[in-house]
Amino acid sequence: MQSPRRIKIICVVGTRPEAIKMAPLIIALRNTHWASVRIVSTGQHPFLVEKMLSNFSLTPDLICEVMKPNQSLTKLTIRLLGELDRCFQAEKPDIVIGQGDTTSVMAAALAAFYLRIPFAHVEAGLRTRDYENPFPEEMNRVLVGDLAQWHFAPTEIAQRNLLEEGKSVDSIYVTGNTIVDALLYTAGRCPPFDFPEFANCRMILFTAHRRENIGQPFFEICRAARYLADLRDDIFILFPVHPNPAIKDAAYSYLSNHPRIRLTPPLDYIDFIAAMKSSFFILTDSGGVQEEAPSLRKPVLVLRNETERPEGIEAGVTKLVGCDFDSIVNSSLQLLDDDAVYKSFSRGNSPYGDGRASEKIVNILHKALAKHSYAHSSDRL
Ligand SMILES: CC(=O)N[C@@H]1[C@@H](OP(=O)(O)OP(=O)(O)OC[C@H]2O[C@@H](n3ccc(=O)[nH]c3=O)[C@H](O)[C@@H]2O)O[C@H](CO)[C@@H](O)[C@@H]1O
Repeated sequence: MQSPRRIKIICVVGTRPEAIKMAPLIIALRNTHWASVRIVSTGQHPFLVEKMLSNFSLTPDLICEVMKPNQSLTKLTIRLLGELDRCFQAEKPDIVIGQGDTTSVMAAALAAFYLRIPFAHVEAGLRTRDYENPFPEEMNRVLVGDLAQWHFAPTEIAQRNLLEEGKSVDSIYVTGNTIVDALLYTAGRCPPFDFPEFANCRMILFTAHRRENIGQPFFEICRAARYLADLRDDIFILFPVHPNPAIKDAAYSYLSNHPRIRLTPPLDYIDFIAAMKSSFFILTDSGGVQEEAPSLRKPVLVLRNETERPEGIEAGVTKLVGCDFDSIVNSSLQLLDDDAVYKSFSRGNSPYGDGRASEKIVNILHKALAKHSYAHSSDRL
């Protein structure tokens, strides 16, 4: 007897965080008897994506080429739509899955919609309600929300955001964030991250790359980091620098040549998680790091004026400090000097998930696909 045809799923990844957050789901789908998965890398962060996927023993099946120097967001979107349209027409997937809020995921959802291919959105429902902050991600989230058939919301707050926008209750599933799956998978395997020359220092892990922080805000953040390193000889700051030239050039010009600040290229995921584990606390504007750190019980000071991740703030394990010099310095000194404050940050469970989000998404999709027989959607192409 012929075995039933597997459901063909294209998982689209464009950037480093998408690779990390999609990897556990791709692995879980490939472990089923019913799904056949193709990984499409849009080429938005070409080398970082491949490097990140390799941590999970994954490689892209198809790589698009969309990046050009100094390209506008419109030009990037046009190229993404063209490449993804060509890819979906050739591959004829039954469904497409994408994660988060990048221009890649927005283009993937739109290209799938035009071909009438159902789209599943992972990490659905995050909102700041401010289209300028983060730009253009907040708009991408809203657009993808309207294009998606299934919304995998990481938290109940994200679910509420989607309900407020009129999404039907039975299209939204609260699953936790797949980044906790990726973190737990990796944290058990990573070697210690040691700097013998700083053996007597507490490490502050520092990352910053958001578009809204480029320019004066980034200068203020770096000024605060340098001030802290000057003030205290019992700390050292590790800053894996994002490859965006606007960040990289400024970071090296403001912070290089300090004896207790170490700038490095982006770390491999396993090393970054090791660095998080070895850190005393974390200064960051990254979304993913806000979601990861609570599972490792590491306090996070968020270098943004608002966040679409209020769960950590409400739980008291992350704190918004913005890009203001005094606010960053004062909150950092509090964590360094006040044991009670430090302990209050590093307690409790993560509000972002239990490490089983991918498993939940796979089970939900399996049930939904069986019910609606989406397996025939490729016939429409
Ligand atoms: C506006 C916003 O918040 N948008 C987010 C944005 O992602 P982000 O801000 O989280 O992006 P990054 O900070 O670049 O990545 C973080 C990951 O990278 C790892 N890392 C970091 C430094 C390093 O040297 N080596 C590493 O391995 C680290 O552990 C972490 O997991 O896009 C996502 C995709 O759609 C969205 O989900 C998400 O909302």
